[in-house]
Amino acid sequence: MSLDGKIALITGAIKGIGRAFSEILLKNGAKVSLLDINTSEGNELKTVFDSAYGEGRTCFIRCDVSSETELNDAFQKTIETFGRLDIICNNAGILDEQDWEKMVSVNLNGVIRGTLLGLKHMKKEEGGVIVNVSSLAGLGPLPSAPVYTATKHGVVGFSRALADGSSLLGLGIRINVLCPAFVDTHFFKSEINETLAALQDARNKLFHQFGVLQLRTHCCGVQHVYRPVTTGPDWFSACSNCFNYRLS
Ligand SMILES: NC(=O)c1ccc[n+]([C@@H]2O[C@H](COP(=O)([O-])OP(=O)(O)OC[C@H]3O[C@@H](n4cnc5c(N)ncnc54)[C@H](O)[C@@H]3O)[C@@H](O)[C@H]2O)c1
Ligand SMILES: CCCCC[C@H](O)/C=C/C=C\C/C=C\C/C=C\CCCC(=O)O
Repeated sequence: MSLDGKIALITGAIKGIGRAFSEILLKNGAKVSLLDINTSEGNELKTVFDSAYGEGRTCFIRCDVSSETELNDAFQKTIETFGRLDIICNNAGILDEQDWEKMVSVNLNGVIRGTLLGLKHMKKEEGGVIVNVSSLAGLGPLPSAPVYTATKHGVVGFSRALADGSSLLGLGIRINVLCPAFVDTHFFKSEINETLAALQDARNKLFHQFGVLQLRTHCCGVQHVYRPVTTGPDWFSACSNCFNYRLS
């Protein structure tokens, strides 16, 4: 798959799944705007990518997706730097049942904002792809994390409705939603909070049921989602077995 000349914007790009997305896109020829809240690690990662893929292939922009102003500015800056936008991955997410309003802001509002900005900046004639990162918890319950589950169900519902809308209106923008099972990242190591500690067993049962993906395996699924960049249907991906469902 050649993505030469394509410009991607990825939120939460410095670690875990977002970093893996970024590397896959870079390996396939795209230029990538890396958005994250972590400035020092963001600058470090840009230096690593400069040596691996060449200078000018990435830019790092400090951006908290829960801030409308910061996300707006980051989209603007990406277009000023690279001239266009073809692929957006709304990936940034947290697991914090204690500060649940912040989690809703990041996991759901951030994805909605990033998608709407994508629709605003992508051009119908040139097409575009948006990948929203939900979770298997967007399809079923993660009892130890009810608000997290709600945000991820929200991402699935929003993406499916918009994917249908985009097809019906002929917007030329494909909306995808990715629903990974457990993936071995920093996120996966999040402590279960005290109130829900008794649900540790329930969570362990799910680990056992779905297994824990390593990033490299997970990336195979991501590549599959990106494959139809210029043609094909909207995809809904449940990545535990790297399979995709066609939307609607
Ligand atoms: N790891 C899993 O088991 C798993 C499974 C299913 C879905 N997911 C989803 O995948 C996405 C990425 O998770 P991960 O496992 O790679 O996590 P991670 O913690 O390894 O990486 C998340 C990245 O997002 C950044 N980030 C956090 N808050 C941000 C904000 N407000 N604005 C911008 N960037 C922010 C962090 O700095 C970090 O670089 C999340 O949406 C998560 O819900 C993860
Ligand atoms: C401590 C790590 C937390 C990781 C959260 C992450 O997003 C992963 C969740 C993965 C799976 C568990 C969530 C729900 C699964 C329950 C049912 C799925 C049923 C799907 C279906 O309808 O067939």
